[in-house]
Amino acid sequence: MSTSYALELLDLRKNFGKTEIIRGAQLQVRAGERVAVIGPNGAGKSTLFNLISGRFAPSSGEIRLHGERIAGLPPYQINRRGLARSFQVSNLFTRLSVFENIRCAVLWSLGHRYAFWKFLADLEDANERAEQVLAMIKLDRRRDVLAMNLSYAEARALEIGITIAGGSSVILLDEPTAGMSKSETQRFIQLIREVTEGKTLLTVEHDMGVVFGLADKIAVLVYGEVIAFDTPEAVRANARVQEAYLGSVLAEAAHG
Ligand SMILES: Nc1ncnc2c1ncn2[C@@H]1O[C@H](COP(=O)(O)OP(=O)(O)OP(=O)(O)O)[C@@H](O)[C@H]1O
Repeated sequence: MSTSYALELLDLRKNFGKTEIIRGAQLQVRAGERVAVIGPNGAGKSTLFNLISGRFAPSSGEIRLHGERIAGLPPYQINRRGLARSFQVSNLFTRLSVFENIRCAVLWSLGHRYAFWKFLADLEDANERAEQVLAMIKLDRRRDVLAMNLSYAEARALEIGITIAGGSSVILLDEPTAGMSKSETQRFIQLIREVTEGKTLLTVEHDMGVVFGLADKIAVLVYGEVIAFDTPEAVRANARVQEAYLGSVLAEAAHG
C-alpha cells in the first residue's frame, strides 16, 4: 500500500525541450530510511531533487509524500506537507545571527508571516525550538555570531539546521559535505545522522565515503532511471551497477 512509504516516485519523467532527462524513475522510500542517490555526472540527480521539492514540475508521472500526491505542487506547499530541502550557503541571511537564521526558519514553518497576533503568541515556542535546533547542530556557542562570520563547515551546519527547523519528516540534502576536509566530513556525517534520526533522508552524494557512512540504502540513477535501489552491500555487488557506474568510482575511492 502506498501510504507505508514516506516518498514514492512513480514512472517520473522530465523533459527539457526535446531531451528527456528523467526517464521513468521509480523509487519507494520507507519512513525512516536514509537514502543516498548516486550516479554519474549528468544522470539527473539534481533534476530529481528539483522535481521532488517542487522547483520543477514533472512532464509526467507521480510523486507521493506519505501517500499524498505532490507532483507539480509549488515548493512551499510541498514543504507544508512535511518535506524540506537544504538550501545552499548563499541562501543564509548573512547579516543575521545564527540564532536569528534558525528562528526565521522556525517561524516560516509555522506559517505566521501574516498573522501578527498569532506570531506573538508563538514567538516563545519558536525561540525554544530554535534553541533546540542550535544545540542539535552544535552551534549553540556560536549563537550570536552573524552568519557571514561562520566558517564554511559551520555555515553548512547552519544550512542543515534551517532545513530541519520546521520539523519536516522528509529531508533532502544536496551534497551536504561538499567542500569539506576529510575530518570535517567525518564529523558532519555524524551530525547528519543525529539530526535526521527517525526521519527519512535523501542525499545526493558523490563522495563514496559519505555514501557508505550515511546511507541505509543507495539509489543508483543512470540516464534518468533508477537502475538499482538496495543496501550499500547489495549495490556494491550489483553487476549492472558495477558496469554502469560504481566499479570505476569504487576503484577510484580505493586508490584515493
Ligand atoms: N533547467 C534545465 N534546462 C535544460 N537542461 C537541463 C536543466 N537542468 C538540467 N539540465 C540537463 O539535465 C541533465 C542532468 O542534469 P542534473 O544536474 O540533474 O544531473 P546531475 O546528476 O545532478 O549531475 P552532476 O552530478 O554533474 O551534478 C544535464 O545534461 C543537464 O544539462
